[in-house]
Amino acid sequence: MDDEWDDSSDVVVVPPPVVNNYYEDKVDEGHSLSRGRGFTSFNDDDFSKDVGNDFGEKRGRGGRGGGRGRGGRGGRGGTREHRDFETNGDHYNNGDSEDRGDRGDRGERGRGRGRGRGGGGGRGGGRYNDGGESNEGGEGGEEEAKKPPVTYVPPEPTENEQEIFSSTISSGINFDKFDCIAVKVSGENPPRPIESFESANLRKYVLNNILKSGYKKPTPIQKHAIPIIMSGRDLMGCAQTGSGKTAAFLLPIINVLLQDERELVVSPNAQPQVIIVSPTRELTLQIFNEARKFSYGSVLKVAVAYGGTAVRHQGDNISRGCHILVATPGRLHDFVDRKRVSFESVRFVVLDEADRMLDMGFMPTVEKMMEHPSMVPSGERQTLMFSATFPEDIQHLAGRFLNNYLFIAVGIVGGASTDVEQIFHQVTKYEKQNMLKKLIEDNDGKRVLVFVETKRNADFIAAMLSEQQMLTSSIHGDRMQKEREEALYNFKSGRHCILVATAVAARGLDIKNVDIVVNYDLPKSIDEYVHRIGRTGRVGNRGMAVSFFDADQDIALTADLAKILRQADQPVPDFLQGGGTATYKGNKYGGSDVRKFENTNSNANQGQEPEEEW
Ligand SMILES: Nc1ncnc2c1ncn2[C@@H]1O[C@H](COP(=O)(O)OP(=O)(O)OP(=O)(O)O)[C@@H](O)[C@H]1O
Repeated sequence: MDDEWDDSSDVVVVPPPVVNNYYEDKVDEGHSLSRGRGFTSFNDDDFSKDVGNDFGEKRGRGGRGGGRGRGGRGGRGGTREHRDFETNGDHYNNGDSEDRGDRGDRGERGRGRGRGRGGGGGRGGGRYNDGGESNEGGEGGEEEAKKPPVTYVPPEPTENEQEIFSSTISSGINFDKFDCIAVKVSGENPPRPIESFESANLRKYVLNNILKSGYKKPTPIQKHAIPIIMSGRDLMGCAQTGSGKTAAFLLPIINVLLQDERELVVSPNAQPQVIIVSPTRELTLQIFNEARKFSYGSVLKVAVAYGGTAVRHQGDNISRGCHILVATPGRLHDFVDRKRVSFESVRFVVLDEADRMLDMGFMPTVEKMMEHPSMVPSGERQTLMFSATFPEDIQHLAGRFLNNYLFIAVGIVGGASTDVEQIFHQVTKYEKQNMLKKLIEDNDGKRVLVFVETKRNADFIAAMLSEQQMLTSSIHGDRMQKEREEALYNFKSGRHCILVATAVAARGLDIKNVDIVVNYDLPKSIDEYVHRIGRTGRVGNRGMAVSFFDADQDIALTADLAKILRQADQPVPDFLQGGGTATYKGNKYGGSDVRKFENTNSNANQGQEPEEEW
């Protein structure tokens, strides 16, 4: 994927702490400016500015030329969702949010139109970022050179033990109901699941850190994934949002690293033993902090690399050596191309949000990593993939990176968390603003995460709410990284009760006390919907998702929404009935391994039985 690189090139980062007071007194006001914020993306370090890489051509197609230029979300090849191509690209923000470079309305539209064929309009350098309406199809190379350097150095991660362990969302009243969800494990000779952390044969450090995190018993994905990973197997794991997938891979990996310690190689380049990639900067940072938490007090070194921040510090940290490197793919490759990082010592590769990492947008960077000359071959490393959604076509693509893997499906692959009450209102686009204001007024003091489809709309809605004295932050791909992190901090800390976000915040983010998720605009893909509403109702807590359904815009999603609602035992409103055939095919209740193993181990009888095909 082309755009990945924009950010990547400029930074090596020192991440901010999970909790500290760094952002205290810094009120995020970007929203009130209603501006498309320029995405400044150039490093100020002394790295070579002309790193050759094999993405240049793609980037060029996407609207940007030059080694570091970025641009072209328009050039993204699209994802597997055909319906995304059909609508105007404006809605499609994933790229903006993700570490793909690009950021810009133009880029978005370009991609929307052009997915699958390269699109018309990536955008080039930073100067397009302020609106980007004009300048369609900008060539990025020259603008690139004028971009100001990225100077943002995030705060050092906290060393305070209490802060390190404070990130966990307390489990809710439905936590024990996780045990009633059907689990299917397929593949050859899966090891037995564990029943408790204590019986998992984990090392003392790891067990202590689990206890300090407040975990009392493993979730279903953890019960199955921990022994599978500890026994050396590759894994594709699917489980609902907020059900502990991060710990399901981090705990056994950390345990293996401590159990079978290998020398850390730092010369001639840093050789991490674990590479974890995820699609967004904020999620990468979150996983980094989780990895620090679970390895706390041990010899293990964890580093992070993501775009939008000044490079040098990040690079220096990595160069000092790291067992675990958590990265966005663009920035990772930047370091690899600069010969600061290589893959010779890799023992584990993890793709979090794996279906996103393997869609057409990110696939080139994943391929580049997996097929890099220094990468330890499949079979000699362990490859792990996790997501709440894992469509079958993506599973087929994933298979080539995996070796005799096991497949775990907890509940319905791609199903919504049943702890989220899903409410729909049929609206016209003119009614949305008032409806949102009323909803927020009626839920005074509650923490509300509002999803919109475009970056411009995110700024607009945030400004509108702020004018109503509703303290609001916004997060999207045109905001500078510092602003993004401040916005998230303000929301997490409760300073601002409302966060307006594009798809940048849809996946993976684990934020305490999100009471309501609002789909001000519905996404174009049902997977995206499932991830978005999964920002509430986590680890057994109840949550609520309110979606504004505008038939003019959202009709294509009707059948899929109805299916998701039925699966989660939620009422289906009349206007979502009879919407035709769901497009999300191929998943059966309890999950479906595309390899169709005969010997599937299942505890499906403990949970609900399949009702329908997906
Ligand atoms: N065994 C456990 N007991 C209690 N809390 C847990 C347990 N495992 C994980 N958690 C907490 O549950 C929350 C959600 O976990 P996590 O972010 O890993 O979910 P996820 O399955 O990756 O969700 P998503 O699909 O949205 O990325 C986190 O706050 C985590 O600390």
